[in-house]
Amino acid sequence: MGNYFNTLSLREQLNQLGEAEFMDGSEFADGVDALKGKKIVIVGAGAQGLNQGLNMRDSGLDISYALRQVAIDEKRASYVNTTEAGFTVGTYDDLIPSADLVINLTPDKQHTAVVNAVMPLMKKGATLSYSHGFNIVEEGTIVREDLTVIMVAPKSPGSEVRQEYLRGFGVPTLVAVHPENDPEGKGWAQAKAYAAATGGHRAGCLKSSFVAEVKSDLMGEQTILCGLLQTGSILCFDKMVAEGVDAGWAAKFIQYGWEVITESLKHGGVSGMLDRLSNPAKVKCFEVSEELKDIMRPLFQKHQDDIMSGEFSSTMMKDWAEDDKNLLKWRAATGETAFEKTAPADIDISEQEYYDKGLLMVAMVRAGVELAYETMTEAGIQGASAYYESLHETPLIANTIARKKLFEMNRVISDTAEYGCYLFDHACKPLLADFMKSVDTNIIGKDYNDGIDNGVDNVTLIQINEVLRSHDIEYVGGELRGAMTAMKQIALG
Ligand SMILES: NC(=O)C1=CN([C@@H]2O[C@H](COP(=O)(O)OP(=O)(O)OC[C@H]3O[C@@H](n4cnc5c(N)ncnc54)[C@H](OP(=O)(O)O)[C@@H]3O)[C@@H](O)[C@H]2O)C=CC1
Ligand SMILES: CC[C@](O)(C(C)=O)C(=O)O
Ligand SMILES: [Mg+2]
Ligand SMILES: [Mg+2]
Repeated sequence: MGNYFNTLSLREQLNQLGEAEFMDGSEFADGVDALKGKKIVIVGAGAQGLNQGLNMRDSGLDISYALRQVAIDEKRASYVNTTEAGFTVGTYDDLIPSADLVINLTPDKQHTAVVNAVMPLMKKGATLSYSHGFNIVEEGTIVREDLTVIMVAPKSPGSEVRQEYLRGFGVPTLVAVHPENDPEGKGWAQAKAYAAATGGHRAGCLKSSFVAEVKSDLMGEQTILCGLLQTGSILCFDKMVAEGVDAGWAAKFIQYGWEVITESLKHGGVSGMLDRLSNPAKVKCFEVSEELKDIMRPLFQKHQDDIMSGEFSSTMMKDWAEDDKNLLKWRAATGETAFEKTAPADIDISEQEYYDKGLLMVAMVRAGVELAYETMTEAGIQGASAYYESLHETPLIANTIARKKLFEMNRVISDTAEYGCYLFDHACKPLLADFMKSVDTNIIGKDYNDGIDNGVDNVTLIQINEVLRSHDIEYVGGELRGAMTAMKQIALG
């Protein structure tokens, strides 16, 4: 075993990185048929395991859960949640031998052990599935030749996989078949049926590869999706409090602010989000976000480079070998930040106030989304994939912060994402230190429009609108959102 990506020729690396073909709705005409009546066993009932299983059962599939004996004996959350939801639950020995499809939804760190335990029990010709390709791409696991290996990777936290399905929509999903493991040629049919069962086809699915999924997923989660939302939350909160804004008000503003401002991002792209600002505020936000992009670009590039080379995965795997020493230390430190420890005030903040008093947050979102998109596509990831992994998923992560701040985000995302989030945060906060010193509360905490003339220079505004609207992410996003006919507004606050 070794890094699979690094064993490929450059040509093959680029081929696999560039795989992301948008799947037309007609590709899902057969719905879940390819898996109807098949025995599907999910290993692990955490963020993805439980929520995917609930969707798939509601879509008419036969789902049961294989848990560790110890989880059953100790009646752990996985056992309680699955049995209370009425699923059949058993041990590997009880359930794996008769499974047609085994879905591995345990943490990435456990994949080698889980696959080694499950594989000998799987019947000839069965299928093994993942929702993230780390084990195959970064660890180079080789799966038994008779087994089909597929991936259905929701570009969303598990909690939102369920919430969006219940709203009649879904989350964008990358599907793939491992080229080394498709002995019967049934991989794509099964992967499509599985994606349809989770509701993913209603939001948009890409025919992709394990390699493209891993190299984009790691990048999105470390930078815009989790890393920058963590850094932004801490810095904006500390700034407001240092400048005399009430701490309870500031805690509420940050906790719910990301969710409110990114709802317009999800529906109307970066331009749609900035259109929610007054004209002078938009001009200011543009300038601030350009400055942020210049400061943070090298950090985004470093993360992508380390992901591509395998440096990131080997660093994280060293931490796995040391019982997650750093992950646990960094998780505890996050819990001690003033933002996490301050209770949100029981006051009303109107939807428009979040834009008018949160100009810096809007600027951070624009800078982070565009930088993540630019860095991914420069590295060979297709635009559609980069869009799902940055712009569309940011609001879904923001939903988790609105529930219970950074604690909830870091609880729901994978351990892999959490580790990368802290790495980015620790590098980004010092990088933004001087910038934050230059910031005034008129761009975070106070209404930017208070006491200013509402006039702007015509030419400047036209040029800014042109720059925003002509970014590649806006073209790609416009097309992808065109296919999201079932997308719903969420209830805010
Ligand atoms: N979190 C997310 O939203 C997303 C995750 N993914 C991917 O989905 C996969 C699952 O991640 P996630 O849902 O976060 O995982 P979780 O951490 O939520 O998974 C917890 C579950 O895994 C079980 N588990 C842990 N260790 C083992 C083990 N050694 N053997 C068997 N079962 C074990 C736990 O069992 P027990 O109850 O016994 O403790 C529990 O049921 C990962 O590949 C991840 O990258 C992809 C997209 C988003
Ligand atoms: C953003 C983090 C994620 O990749 C996800 C929810 O999509 C994860 O690994 O949890
Ligand atoms: Mg992801
Ligand atoms: Mg991930």
